[in-house]
Amino acid sequence: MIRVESLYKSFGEEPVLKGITTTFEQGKTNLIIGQSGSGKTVFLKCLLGLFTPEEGRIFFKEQAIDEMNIDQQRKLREDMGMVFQGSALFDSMNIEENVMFPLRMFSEKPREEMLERVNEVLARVNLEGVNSKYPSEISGGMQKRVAIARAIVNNPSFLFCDEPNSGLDPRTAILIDNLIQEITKEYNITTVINTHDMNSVMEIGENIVFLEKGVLAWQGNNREIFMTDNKNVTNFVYSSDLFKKIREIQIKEK
Ligand SMILES: Nc1ncnc2c1ncn2[C@@H]1O[C@H](COP(=O)(O)OP(=O)(O)OP(=O)(O)O)[C@@H](O)[C@H]1O
Repeated sequence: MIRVESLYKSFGEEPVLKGITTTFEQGKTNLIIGQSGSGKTVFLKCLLGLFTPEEGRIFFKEQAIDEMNIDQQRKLREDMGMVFQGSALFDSMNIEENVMFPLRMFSEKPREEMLERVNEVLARVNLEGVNSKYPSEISGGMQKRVAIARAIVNNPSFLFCDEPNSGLDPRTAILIDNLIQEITKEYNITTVINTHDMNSVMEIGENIVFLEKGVLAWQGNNREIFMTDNKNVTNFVYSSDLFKKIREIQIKEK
């Protein structure tokens, strides 16, 4: 579980996060959604420790980051997996080396042991036998699977995904969403996903945090999001062409 208390972050005079308080639950796919510029990436970067908030606190398993010593912070880093937008694989490394990278960063295990773990996670994302291929030799969907394998190789308690669906066709996007959700349940991970894909909201929105100009304007799940009276949320939901058409049909039928 991750608990966030009154988080404030600004750049110069510009306040970006204006007092966010929320909880991301363990074993669930927690989504951060909102219009472009609402502060989703800044929020995710605060959770990852890439930005330091001016005010507020973030608790990982009930321990505040600002109370952790260097050793505890290092352990927390090891306990975090990250799927970057566009996969961010290392082009000059083959798939095996890419997935092994976080293991080498945090452990001094013998290579055979690391390889065993690499093969285990590659099998989990249905990518056996691609070890010696390079990122440019596999499809975008496969690259995402490799990115997921790399993110879970250290068996993390926390998984962060920045727009994991970007650049994928709708069918592959749903497969990736489902894979992330399955892994979240299987390993009981606290997963936080930054997205503006309404299909993801529908498919895996177990706990959705809606940001509006740096404020947490609404929180709920993928059933509740269609019932809310919050106008900003409704505008966001029906901003996608598909949902706009469904909405028009619903209104006509009333
Ligand atoms: N490093 C930075 N320095 C200054 N301003 C920043 C920085 N990072 C983000 N901002 C500002 O913070 C605001 C929120 O940006 P953020 O990237 O979090 O939005 P977002 O909701 O993730 O948008 P998108 O969906 O387009 O990625 C924007 O006004 C942006 O210009």
